[in-house]
Amino acid sequence: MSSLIFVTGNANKLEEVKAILSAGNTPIDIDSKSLDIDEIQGSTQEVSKAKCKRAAELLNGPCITEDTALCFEALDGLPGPYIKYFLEKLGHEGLNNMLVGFKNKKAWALCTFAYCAGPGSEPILFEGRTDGSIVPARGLAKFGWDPVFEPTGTGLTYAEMPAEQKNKLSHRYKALEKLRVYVQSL
Ligand SMILES: O=c1nc[nH]c2c1ncn2[C@H]1C[C@H](O)[C@@H](COP(=O)(O)OP(=O)(O)OP(=O)(O)O)O1
Ligand SMILES: [Mg+2]
Repeated sequence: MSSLIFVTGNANKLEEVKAILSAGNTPIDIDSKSLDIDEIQGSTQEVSKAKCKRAAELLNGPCITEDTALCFEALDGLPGPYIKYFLEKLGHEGLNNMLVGFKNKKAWALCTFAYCAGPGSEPILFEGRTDGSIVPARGLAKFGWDPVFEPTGTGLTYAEMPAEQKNKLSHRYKALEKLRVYVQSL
């Protein structure tokens, strides 16, 4: 199989996924479908599986979905899969303010791709994690929380990096590498 339908409502995700996959030596073709699927509460794995199952039902065929969590160490991994709502309500400054009472600003970005073979099939998950810390916003505010996440050892926020740099060390890149291996074996 060389072509996959990626169900997402997020154009920035889609752009990165296409860039990462086309930079690899075994390109995988991505068709996209913009559907906004309800997301349940639960662990990142539960949220991902439920979303991909639903997407495969709606498409009546195989598909992939992706969920991104941003986990604060001081908060035992929260906001995690709920980062979208925290970002919408609090903004970059509010995310920093959540950690005002803590010395520990460490965080990790977690990407979970899910592949579902079709309605009724159990989705398979592929996770990628990048460690870093939460910092006051720096760089272009183009994509989500990119300006407040600084991957360890880079001195730059995701938002300050050229796309090629982010796409070589990101949570999304690491998860896609695993998905790529799996898809090639199909
Ligand atoms: O690399 C990233 N750099 C910065 N921000 C990011 C990144 N990746 C996701 N994000 C944001 C988008 C959303 O505010 C939340 C994840 O929520 P999440 O449900 O996975 O994404 P979404 O609802 O926008 O798209 P989808 O239709 O694929 O579920 O973190
Ligand atoms: Mg979503």
